Amino acid sequence: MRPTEFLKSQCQSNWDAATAHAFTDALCDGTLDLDKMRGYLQQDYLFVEEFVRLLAAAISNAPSLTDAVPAAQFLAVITGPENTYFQRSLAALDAPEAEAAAPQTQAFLIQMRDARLTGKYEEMLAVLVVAEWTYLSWAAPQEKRAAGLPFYFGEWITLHAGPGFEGVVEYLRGQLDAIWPSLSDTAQTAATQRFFDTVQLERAFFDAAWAGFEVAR
Ligand SMILES: Cc1ncc(CO)c(N)n1
Repeated sequence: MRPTEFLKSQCQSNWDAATAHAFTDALCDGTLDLDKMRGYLQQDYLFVEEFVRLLAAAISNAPSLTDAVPAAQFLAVITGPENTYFQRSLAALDAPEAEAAAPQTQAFLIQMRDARLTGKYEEMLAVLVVAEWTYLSWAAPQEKRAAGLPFYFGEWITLHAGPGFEGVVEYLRGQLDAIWPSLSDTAQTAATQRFFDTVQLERAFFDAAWAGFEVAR
């Protein structure tokens, strides 16, 4: 079994909770309360800010140019179409950017910053794999519904589905799978903890979004 498949199987209940969530069900139905969407977008835009730093760190720690290029191309998607998605969606929903991170956002920001500051490629990858693979898992089965939804729902699905994004997840998993056998027990344990904690953080972020983040006005 691939190391990343094994890691997922060891935290299956949190994984399932994070990838079959009432929040994303409602988003894909088009029935999600718009204040819940405003709060989610405001908090997730703060997530993206730190995510960009983490992805940039992974690029700089990739073992070769070949290993770095897919991440660099993905960084261009995050800082291009995904960045404008947030700006256009917040404008359409008449919501400003948030200034303050909610506790669940803050916990995720700390996780990403800590993984980056370890300087360890495997710890960066563990966080990146979970962040992207969980999103592919909920969005891919819903891809066909996106076209019938307002863009602030539909584009959030299409940004996380389709061959391009599947390729991103396959690449990130492939990077972690490839280095896994060469890692010491200590390094594997640390990366495993990062993976499990990040799944927990994804679940908690959706739980908080579904309960409703406080909306900045
Ligand atoms: C909290 C969270 N996890 C993962 C993604 C996907 O990048 C996101 N946008 N937000």
